[in-house]
Amino acid sequence: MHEHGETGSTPQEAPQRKGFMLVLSSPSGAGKTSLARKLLEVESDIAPSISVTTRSRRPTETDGVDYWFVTPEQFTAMRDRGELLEWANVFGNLYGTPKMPVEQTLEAGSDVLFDIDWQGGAQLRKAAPHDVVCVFILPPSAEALRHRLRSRATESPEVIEKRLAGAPHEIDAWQDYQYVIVNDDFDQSLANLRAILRAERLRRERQTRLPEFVAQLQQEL
Ligand SMILES: Nc1nc2c(ncn2[C@@H]2O[C@H](COP(=O)(O)OP(=O)(O)O)[C@@H](O)[C@H]2O)c(=O)[nH]1
Ligand SMILES: Nc1ncnc2c1ncn2[C@@H]1O[C@H](COP(=O)(O)OP(=O)(O)O)[C@@H](O)[C@H]1O
Repeated sequence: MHEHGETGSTPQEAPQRKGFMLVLSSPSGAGKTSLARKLLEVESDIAPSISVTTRSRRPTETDGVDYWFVTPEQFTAMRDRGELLEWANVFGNLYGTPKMPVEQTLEAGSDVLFDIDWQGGAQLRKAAPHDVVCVFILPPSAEALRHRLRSRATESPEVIEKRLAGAPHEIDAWQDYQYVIVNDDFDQSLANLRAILRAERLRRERQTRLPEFVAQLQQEL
């Protein structure tokens, strides 16, 4: 028999949450985009941050869904108007996070998911140390990373090799991340990511109605 849901006194409103920023970073090809997409499919109350980028669109990508594809001039104008929460040059292209949608989602009590590089992760941690949860995704082996990046075949061989060459440097950031997932089995990695999300949502300081809930509970006892 379940013992919850007892209604001996006035039903109380469930404590509400404060949204946070969940950052996924990894060397290119480790699987963060696939994990991010799937997480958004299976979880609610979390929205993706859609970045602006000057990189060209892949055939598999949709403008306004995967990225906002912009010209370098549009990008610099946004940046100079202070509309970006963070930005970085990654492999010769500019990437940045539009500020307003993130602020609106957080204010509404939902979480925001970021697929950004270590430079972006560092900027967000600096701007809001208590509201950022960083997860670093590693490939299970060098061979797996090479295979994933090459078989995805969304870039030219030169670009793929450039990304592989940059991987050791990108991986250097791993120690600045609170969580690390070695993305070997995809379903296991997804389950781990969901566990992180769930635990972080339960953090005391994110449950904004707890103080009054506890006070009332104590008063009624
Ligand atoms: N700092 C920062 N990095 C970003 C942003 N958007 C994407 N990135 C990162 O830029 C890198 C290249 O992204 P992309 O060209 O989509 O390649 P992929 O992640 O390998 O599929 C990845 O590490 C992304 O996480 C952003 O808004 N800011
Ligand atoms: N756990 C996994 N096992 C095998 N292949 C994977 C796994 N995770 C992702 N992939 C594949 O590896 C390739 C790179 O993944 P992607 O999510 O695009 O990486 P990233 O966004 O980190 O560059 C994709 O083809 C994806 O389907």
